[in-house]
Amino acid sequence: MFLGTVVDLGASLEKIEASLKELPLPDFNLESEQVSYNGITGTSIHVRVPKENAHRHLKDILKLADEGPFNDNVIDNIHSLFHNLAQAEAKVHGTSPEKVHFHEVGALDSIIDIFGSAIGLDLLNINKIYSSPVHLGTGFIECEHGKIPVPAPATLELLSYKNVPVYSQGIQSELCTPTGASILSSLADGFGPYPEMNIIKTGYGAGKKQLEQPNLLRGILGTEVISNNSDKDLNNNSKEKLIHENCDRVFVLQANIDDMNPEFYTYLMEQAFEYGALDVFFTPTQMKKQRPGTLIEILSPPDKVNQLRELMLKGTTTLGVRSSLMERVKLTRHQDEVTTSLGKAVIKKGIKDGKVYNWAPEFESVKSLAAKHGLPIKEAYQIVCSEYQPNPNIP
Ligand SMILES: O=C([S-])c1cc(C(=O)S)c[n+]([C@@H]2O[C@H](COP(=O)(O)O)[C@@H](O)[C@H]2O)c1
Ligand code: NI
Repeated sequence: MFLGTVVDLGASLEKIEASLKELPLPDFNLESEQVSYNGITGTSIHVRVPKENAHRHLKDILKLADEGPFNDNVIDNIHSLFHNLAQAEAKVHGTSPEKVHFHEVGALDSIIDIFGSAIGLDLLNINKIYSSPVHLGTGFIECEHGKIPVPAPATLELLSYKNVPVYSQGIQSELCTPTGASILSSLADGFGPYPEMNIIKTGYGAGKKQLEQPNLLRGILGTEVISNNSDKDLNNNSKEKLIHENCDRVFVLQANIDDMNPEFYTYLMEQAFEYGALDVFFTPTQMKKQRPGTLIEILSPPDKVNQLRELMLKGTTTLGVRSSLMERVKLTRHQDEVTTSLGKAVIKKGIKDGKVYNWAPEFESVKSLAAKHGLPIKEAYQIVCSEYQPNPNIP
């Protein structure tokens, strides 16, 4: 359905097919058909493949992507889609992502579907993807695990990676499969109401099942609307950031420790930042039995929370990790390079609604000036602050 949607939005199926044909895969063919559900027309893609008995692992599929005629954007998206699928399947089946064999998903038609979707997205030149809350459906499905309730375990696991908002309205069918869940949790930049945008085009990808509602996936192409007039003097990049960066959600992971070798803390912090932590901090505490202890806290983006939680469980002596999801309102960061009597310095600013809420010289740039002139750091800092002339056109 996703491939149908990108094709309906204008991605050329011929180009997608030509790219895919360069891969060392058995011969296949892609056909597009216009179908109508309750009077609404969409594109249905038929992936015709020969019967095969191949068992592919994650590394085989990633190799296919790496060796194909694709640009970095397509390769990154394919990697992220299959990594997430492998991680979810591994978690459900109690194995490792490398050992997972992709039953349905490793099948030729699924590879063509997923690779084709990544190529199609790239052809449409899309910078950001937003998704509505996801309609899961309900009921039961028959698969390799027998009769299991909707949503499938891998679907749920994948949707948890980005805290995807979901709902069900009683339709007795599987409306989001693991492949669909992987596309959303790997590629979407945000979930919820429509972002402010000017609509350019709407496309519909058609599913195969007859449902009580039109079985279509709707994609809307648009350009971002910059609505905040007071921000009109910022350059385009900064404008884009203002819209999307002012509020987000982060996980706070916590554990209290009173029995760990202090040498381990530094390594934990280094690893946490490598895994994508936004911040890591250690606070001295007084714990039960009058033991001095340490409160470890890691701030994590939603898509990194599972890895960071695992890192805390494996890399410390804790027996549990608490987590809470918090809303974070942020100032938009902006940097100015200024010329002072000591030389060039960087001023960092926190901006909201076109106003500067905070500004300060960037420490490293002042440190270099202090060292260059043999000045005490306090003096260099003072000089940069007193000589800084804000640009009235750029808050
Ligand atoms: O056969 C297996 S192992 C299987 C596992 C899971 C898990 O959630 S684990 C799900 N499914 C179902 O297979 C079909 C096809 O899914 P696609 O993502 O390939 O479209 C679907 O019904 C899944 O729920 C199978
Ligand atoms: Ni499975």
